[in-house]
Amino acid sequence: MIRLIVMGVSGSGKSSVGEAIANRLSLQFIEGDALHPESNVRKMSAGITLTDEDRWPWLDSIGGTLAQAQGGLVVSCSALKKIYRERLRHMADGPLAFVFLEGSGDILAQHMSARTGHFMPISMLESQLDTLEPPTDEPLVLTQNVENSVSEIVRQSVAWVSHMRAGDAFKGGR
Ligand SMILES: Nc1ncnc2c1ncn2[C@@H]1O[C@H](COP(=O)(O)OP(=O)(O)O)[C@@H](O)[C@H]1O
Ligand SMILES: O=C(O)[C@H](O)[C@@H](O)[C@H](O)[C@H](O)COP(=O)(O)O
Repeated sequence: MIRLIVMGVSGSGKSSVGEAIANRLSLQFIEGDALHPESNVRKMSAGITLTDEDRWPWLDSIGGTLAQAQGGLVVSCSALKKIYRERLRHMADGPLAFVFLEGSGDILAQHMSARTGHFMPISMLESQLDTLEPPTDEPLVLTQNVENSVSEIVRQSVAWVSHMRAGDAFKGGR
């Protein structure tokens, strides 16, 4: 069963890319932002960086969703720190793949300012980048640069996931 997290800081394209990958692979898509407790959304809307303590219940809710999945799914989740990803892998209790969307602060800021009606202020980008621990040397990770178009990132991600699936990378565990 394919379980994929699309990760990266705010504005990196997790929702756009994640939804499109899910469509292409006929998998369920879950918007990780929708699982934040209301208190977290209030904090972020006010420009206050979340703490680990704020993030654990949210990550546990995403981990619980991964653990209970009956079919394959794609989830958007910033998963900024290595310990967060380790928690998600532990809770998923089986192969969990990540597409990491990386890009410069300038491009990410452009993405955030082009977006309307989202609670996340652009002033949060700096702390997002400070918190980010890129997933180097971690298993089942594909890194994509956000200078590429969404369709190109999706094309490469779908090819990678399909290749992993053919190689039985998603077998085992639950
Ligand atoms: N690779 C990309 N190239 C150009 N624009 C992008 C790209 N990825 C995302 N965007 C745009 O940037 C904005 C933020 O994307 P979004 O998917 O909401 O990011 P996230 O979920 O990571 O915050 C949206 O307006 C989206 O259309
Ligand atoms: O851990 C965090 O600090 C948040 O999860 C953050 O990384 C995420 O980016 C927000 O939920 C905003 O949502 P967007 O990523 O959709 O802007």
